[in-house]
Amino acid sequence: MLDRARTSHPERRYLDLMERVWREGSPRRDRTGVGTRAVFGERLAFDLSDGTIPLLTTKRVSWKTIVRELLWFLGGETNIRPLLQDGVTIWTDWPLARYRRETGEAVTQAAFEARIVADEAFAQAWGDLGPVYGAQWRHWPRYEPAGEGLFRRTPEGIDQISRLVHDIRTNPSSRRLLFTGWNVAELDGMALPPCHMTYQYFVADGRLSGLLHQRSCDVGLGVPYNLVTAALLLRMLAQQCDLEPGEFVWFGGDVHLYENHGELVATQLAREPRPWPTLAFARRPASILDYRFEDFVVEGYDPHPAIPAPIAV
Ligand SMILES: Nc1nc(=O)c2c([nH]1)NC[C@@H]1CN(c3ccc(C(=O)N[C@@H](CCC(=O)O)C(=O)O)cc3)CN21
Ligand SMILES: O=c1ccn([C@H]2C[C@H](O)[C@@H](COP(=O)(O)O)O2)c(=O)[nH]1
Repeated sequence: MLDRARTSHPERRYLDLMERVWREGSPRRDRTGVGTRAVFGERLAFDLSDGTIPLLTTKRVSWKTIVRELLWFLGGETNIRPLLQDGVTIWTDWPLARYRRETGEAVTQAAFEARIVADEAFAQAWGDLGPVYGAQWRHWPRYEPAGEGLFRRTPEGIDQISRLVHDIRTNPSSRRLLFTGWNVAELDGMALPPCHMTYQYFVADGRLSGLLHQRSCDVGLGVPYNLVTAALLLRMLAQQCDLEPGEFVWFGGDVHLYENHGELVATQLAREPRPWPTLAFARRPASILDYRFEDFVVEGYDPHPAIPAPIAV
């Protein structure tokens, strides 16, 4: 313990949170039926000014999956087909559960994924998650009067991401630099309401800082992804707005560990963090919407091995 108190690796903040949730979290029966231990209202902060990203080293986290998922969000996509075409399977469980429930067919995950990739009509019918992140970030619905007291949805929604870049560039001291996936009117149609919900930005002394409000936080599986997504996005926005990266602040609402993640917790807490990797960009894309996978250069990532853990659906 003494040793632990002396070291100040930023990953300790995550590990300490994990330890505290496991030891002191209130037992809760959750939506998935798995059961969690939870604390409420937590904050983590990481300095990104040295080029590092909060990519955990006490287990391997697939940053390539995270980059592809982020580009999928930014593309305004909500169907799992493009993710599967890139080999990313982290969103399959929800459409798969729906398919099994509504058809009664006991299809395997692999067969379901293969069919989504091979058959576009099938993907249209069964691969969509509803108006989740991508839809709200890029195409928040807007309505206009259509006469006689009627309204119609405009062909273009509101592109919160492009607006944000414009606002950071032209009005950096604004206190309104934010976007959100929490579209109350559309929550019912989503496979899962957004967890990484609201992102806010702050410019001072030539640096861009960012804050993520995450309402529901799966500390074992989701949070390691969410930290990286938010950091990547902050770095992309900084590059696009000619700013240096500053601080990334994470706010967690319901911060929980699933009861079946005990082995993950024990294994991970027994490991020593290693230096965090750095992120560089291979080029400066013309806009925030033009990044490609190859633009992300992660260097110096030398993690402990991955730790498999079940995902609660
Ligand atoms: N319970 C739960 N936790 C989450 O974190 C979560 C959801 N549900 N639903 C929506 C998305 C999907 N996310 C996921 C889904 C799966 C993994 C997962 O299984 N990760 C493995 C590796 C999987 C892989 O690389 O293909 C891991 O060890 O991190 C992580 C995040 C995050 N979100
Ligand atoms: O990006 C994500 C997405 C999901 N999660 C976790 C948080 C919860 O464990 C579930 C969502 O269940 P709700 O009942 O809708 O809260 O998924 C995450 O940590 N990060």
